[in-house]
Amino acid sequence: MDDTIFALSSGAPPAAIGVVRISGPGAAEALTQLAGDLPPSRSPRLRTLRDRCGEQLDSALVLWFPGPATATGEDLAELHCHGGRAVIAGVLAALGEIAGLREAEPGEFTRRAFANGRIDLAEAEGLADLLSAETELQRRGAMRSAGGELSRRIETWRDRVLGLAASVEAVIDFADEDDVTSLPCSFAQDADALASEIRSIAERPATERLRDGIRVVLAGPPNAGKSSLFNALLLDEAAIVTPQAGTTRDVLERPLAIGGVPFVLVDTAGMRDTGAGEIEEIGIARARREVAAGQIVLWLGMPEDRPDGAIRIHSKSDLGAASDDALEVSAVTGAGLDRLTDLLVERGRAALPPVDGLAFNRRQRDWALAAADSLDAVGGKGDMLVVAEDLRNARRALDRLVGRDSTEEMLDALFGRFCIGK
Ligand SMILES: Nc1nc2c(ncn2[C@@H]2O[C@H](COP(=O)(O)OP(=O)(O)OP(=O)(O)O)[C@@H](O)[C@H]2O)c(=O)[nH]1
Ligand SMILES: [K+]
Ligand SMILES: [Mg+2]
Repeated sequence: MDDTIFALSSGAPPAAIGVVRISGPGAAEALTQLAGDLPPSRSPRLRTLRDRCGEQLDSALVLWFPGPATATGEDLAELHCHGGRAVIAGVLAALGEIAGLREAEPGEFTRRAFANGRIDLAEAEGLADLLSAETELQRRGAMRSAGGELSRRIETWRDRVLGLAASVEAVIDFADEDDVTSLPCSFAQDADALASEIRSIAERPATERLRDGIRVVLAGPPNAGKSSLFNALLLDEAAIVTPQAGTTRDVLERPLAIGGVPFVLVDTAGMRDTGAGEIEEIGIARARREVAAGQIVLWLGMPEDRPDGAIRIHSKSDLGAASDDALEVSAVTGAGLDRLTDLLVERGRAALPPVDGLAFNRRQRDWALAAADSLDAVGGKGDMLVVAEDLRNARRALDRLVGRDSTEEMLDALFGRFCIGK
């Protein structure tokens, strides 16, 4: 990791300002070459940037942060340039000509921050979610991980495991002496309480649900008005609507945020048992898969055919009322759409991690449950060596949760989600 990396860290030009970051052992030298001198640390200075031939590139605000107390844990420089395409291209080209410097890969700044212990894995995962957050709830959820709240809680769990382990070690160490030391009375209770606390968070919906959105699948027989309702909810003519049964064949999906809740609306082929051609048959098979996978299913068909858990919608309510308690909706007049979206928000929130609490992603959840399982195993055991081993396993699982020993592939997958410059 000896090379020095650089990238445009702000959005694509043209923009008012373009922030170029340089991180690594060559950052000071690179900044000195471009700006003429090294400014005092952590203090912005206005400098003329020049390339190797003395050609003026830009007049920029430059910042110098000596490591290791920086965002990446390395020497770090920032150039706040004018955000024009040619300016940014010129500055990046000048940096590329300096020996030992190369363009950063996606997420490489953050990866270095992780490698240097500036952030842990849970924080890096939160940051990835934060950068892709499109709704208010996604932002708030990701902030909890990115801001270290989740990591701090895990650290307190780790401390509690170490406390339990210390009592066990004490019993083992003095086992040979007459003056027998025993476990504190509250030992089993403390281990149980910790296991339940970890489990209570692990049982919440995973953060991927928040990140990827709640799938709302529109299903029912041909011509029920699925595509019309899909379009009405999206306020967009995204799907083809015709009076012909079997118009929709492929699965069509669009993201939609309502009241800060991220949904993915899914339109499907109408289901029928007879009369469908080969293409439509394939579409129907796909529709069934979507119904099985969706978190919310809106069923625009007969009550007796309603899939388990689906919300029954009586569509085309402008043509006549339903005979049961189905939700009456008309894509043509817009009647009932407000009630439908209210219901979606209510169901959606219930399927998401709590707004004001911690939650795990699936990877974190697996390790949290492993830690809780090891803690459960502690109670009721007589052999202190076995108990000590259970506690070591619990501690290891918590360490994996925050990435204390994570694999290269896992890190590649995570940091590959970031953009270049982050
Ligand atoms: N009056 C009235 N007609 C509607 C309404 N919604 C849809 N329609 C009509 O019903 C017909 C079928 O609508 P679609 O939205 O294509 O129905 P679909 O369920 O997607 O049909 P397939 O994709 O073929 O399965 C079209 O002629 C629509 O104009 C409604 O709320 N009121
Ligand atoms: K149709
Ligand atoms: Mg359709």
